[in-house]
Amino acid sequence: MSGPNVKICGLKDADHAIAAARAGADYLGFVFFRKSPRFVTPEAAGEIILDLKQAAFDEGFNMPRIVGLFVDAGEKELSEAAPLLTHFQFHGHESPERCRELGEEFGIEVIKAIPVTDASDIAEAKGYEGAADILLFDAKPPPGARPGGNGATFDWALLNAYDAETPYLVAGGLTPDNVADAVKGQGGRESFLGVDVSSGVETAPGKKDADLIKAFISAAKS
Ligand SMILES: O=C(O)c1ccccc1N[C@@H]1O[C@H](COP(=O)(O)O)[C@@H](O)[C@H]1O
Repeated sequence: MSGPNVKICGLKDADHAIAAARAGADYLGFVFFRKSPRFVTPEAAGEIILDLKQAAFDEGFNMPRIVGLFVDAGEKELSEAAPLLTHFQFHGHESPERCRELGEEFGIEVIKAIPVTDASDIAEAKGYEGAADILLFDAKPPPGARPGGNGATFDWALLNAYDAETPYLVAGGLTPDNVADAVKGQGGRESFLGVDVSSGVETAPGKKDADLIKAFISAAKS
């Protein structure tokens, strides 16, 4: 399936992971942040991934890349999940140096979340050039809120000022209804890699919905 890449994040069971991959998701995310309603253990994620690989083999769909989401995680936490993953996604205070170090140490690509409220956040993202493989622009959460997965959007037009080369994903409050506009807003920019969603394909925090997942992927890629 062509069009921008789609990442479906916060999966907690095999049925939704398989539905997402079957519908053409390019990346699937597992949340290893304990305070999230989408938290899964590495053991649970491993079982889901085994089922997913079996379904991909049986049905002949592409196996998506597997992303593990962390917030200021230590080495132990990362090493428990790393064997399952193609990508780390960092939502904490990981510096460019830390992203580079961890990517090299584990041999895993790094996605760094950049919380956005204004143009200065887009400018700061340039500090991750060469340190993160992918940037993920997400709405900056209000003080005290979870560091992501809040269903909040930011002004996508701010990304017009992004002129670095690191490929980026747009995230934050995307839904099947607004994702086509978010894609259109990127104007075919070369560094635009795709879109990422979690709460916009749920019926309640942590409860994914297969129909919403399918509708999101179809709207993003059409
Ligand atoms: O999903 C979570 O609970 C979460 C927790 C901590 C950091 C990030 C989290 N989610 C990620 O945030 C973005 C945007 O999510 P949404 O679509 O607005 O719900 C996405 O990458 C989520 O995976």
